[in-house]
Amino acid sequence: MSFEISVSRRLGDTLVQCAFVADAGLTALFGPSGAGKTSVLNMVAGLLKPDEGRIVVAGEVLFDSTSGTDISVQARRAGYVFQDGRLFPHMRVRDNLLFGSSDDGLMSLADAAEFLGIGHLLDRWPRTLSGGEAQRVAIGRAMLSNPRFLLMDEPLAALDRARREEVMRTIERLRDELGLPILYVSHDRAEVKRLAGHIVEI
Ligand SMILES: Nc1ncnc2c1ncn2[C@@H]1O[C@H](COP(=O)(O)OP(=O)(O)OP(=O)(O)O)[C@@H](O)[C@H]1O
Repeated sequence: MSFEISVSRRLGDTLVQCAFVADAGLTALFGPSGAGKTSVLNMVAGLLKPDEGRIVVAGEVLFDSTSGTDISVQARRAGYVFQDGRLFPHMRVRDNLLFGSSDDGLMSLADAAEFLGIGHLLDRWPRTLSGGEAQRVAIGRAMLSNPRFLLMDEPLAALDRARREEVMRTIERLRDELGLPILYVSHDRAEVKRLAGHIVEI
């Protein structure tokens, strides 16, 4: 099982609640704006503490309010890809990719650059990249951090149609070739139908 999640957390007037079990592959959290999708990703990443619940990823208990388990953000080893890329503007692409990378990782910088088709961009500054290029670099940075699983928060939302297609193909390859569990947030039904093996409505 990739994800076994059952969490609740009150945020102001909103009660975010979510429970599901998902097999390997890409699992989509699908729902309207404000439903709590990003909050669930943040709970899995360890950035937001559930009031109650249990989070198990690839068989490892990351959080359990009953037993008091709460693994640190670093030890959870999530690769997180945000909607807006969030590259460090003062670092070239190469240094963005190497930020948080480890030698015993999933792949080398050269392998990741090849996989993502960004080898020609390594010396560029983030501000000179197209949206699709920047998002592929952000995915590369997450992959190089030696993650045990990936969290992706609407990684296509800021892109135009052509760039969406480009990044969507990259995500399909990640899903099919790396075998990492992926939890993917979107409110686009067509995107979710194409990418996800399992859809969780929230
Ligand atoms: N710190 C906070 N204090 C009060 N309310 C909050 C806080 N953080 C989030 N919320 C509320 O919790 C709800 C869930 O937010 P969240 O960002 O998880 O939703 P979402 O489904 O990811 O939305 P979107 O698709 O618009 O990104 C929203 O109604 C939001 O306003």
